[in-house]
Amino acid sequence: MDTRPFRSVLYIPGSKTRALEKAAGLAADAIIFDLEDAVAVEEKANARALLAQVLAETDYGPRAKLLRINALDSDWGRADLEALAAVRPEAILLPKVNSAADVAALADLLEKRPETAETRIWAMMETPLGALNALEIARAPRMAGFVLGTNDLAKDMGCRFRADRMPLMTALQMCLMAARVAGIVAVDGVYNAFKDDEGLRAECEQGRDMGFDGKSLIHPAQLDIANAVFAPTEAEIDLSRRQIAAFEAAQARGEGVAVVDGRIVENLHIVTARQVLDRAAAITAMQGEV
Ligand SMILES: CC(C)(COP(=O)(O)OP(=O)(O)OC[C@H]1O[C@@H](n2cnc3c(N)ncnc32)[C@H](O)[C@@H]1OP(=O)(O)O)[C@@H](O)C(=O)NCCC(=O)NCCSC(=O)C[C@H](O)C(=O)O
Ligand SMILES: [Mg+2]
Repeated sequence: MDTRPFRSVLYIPGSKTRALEKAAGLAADAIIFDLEDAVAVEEKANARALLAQVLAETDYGPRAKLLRINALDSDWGRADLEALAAVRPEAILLPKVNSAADVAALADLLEKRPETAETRIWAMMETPLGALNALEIARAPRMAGFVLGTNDLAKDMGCRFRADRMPLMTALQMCLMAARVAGIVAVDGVYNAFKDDEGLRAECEQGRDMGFDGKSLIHPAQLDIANAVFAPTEAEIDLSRRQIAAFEAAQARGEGVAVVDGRIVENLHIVTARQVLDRAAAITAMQGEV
């Protein structure tokens, strides 16, 4: 699994020059350069050309860079790939993935060009069929991550938006479990009301508690909240260190269980504690580079 942080994954419409420029200085862990739903049909060709130029010329630092193309069976998907292969994209984000065959079709196209030999695939998980096929998709060739598309998912399911996201919960959890089985990144869907900080924080906390690595975002004003919520807190880091120290001391005494703050600590808790410290270190490393 990618060890970089994915707390904040910001969509930028490929047609917006100012937003593309601005993103190089924003505190996003990852950027989605979008040619799909954020770009109007009449702007598709211009956005493709603009993005090819911007990606060739701009240094986005250590941020992960995901390029969301249009679906391969749309009027634009293949041309997107054709025009952007030259920038050697680190990852293509494929929308509306329904099955492993969709991923395999893209992998075959990437295979054919030396420029995309290293390009990984991320899948938008945003259809009911995609959610039902989440495991085969997660295990498909070149797969590196899922981004949940909760707007499309709600549309296709005919469900309502609710603050607790109960109607989407089964699909979210199926995708998350598949990502964990396959060892790939899982990023939660967007929060549309980009001026509602309280609602965003609540949804980030829900996604974090469920196990998502981060949140996809639509506006720079959402970055700080996602970065804060998906980072381990000082208290979690301190507890992880104390758990590891106490467990090592217990092992040195020939015991397999330690007690910290009145709770047992076993081998499995140490796995989690090390993950917390690794995540904190990855965030610090990222912050040092931007
Ligand atoms: C939502 C917006 C349309 C708001 O745009 P605007 O009114 O221009 O915002 P501001 O005036 O507040 O912008 C302030 C400055 O920030 C820059 N900006 C705005 N958005 C971004 C961005 N996403 N990335 C980088 N920079 C951004 C502006 O240029 C201003 O800069 P400055 O001039 O220096 O002040 C707009 O935010 C927007 O278009 N957001 C993205 C929408 C989008 O990507 N939608 C598609 C993805 S959601 C989706 O499809 C998920 C999934 O598929 C699903 O199904 O759920
Ligand atoms: Mg969508």
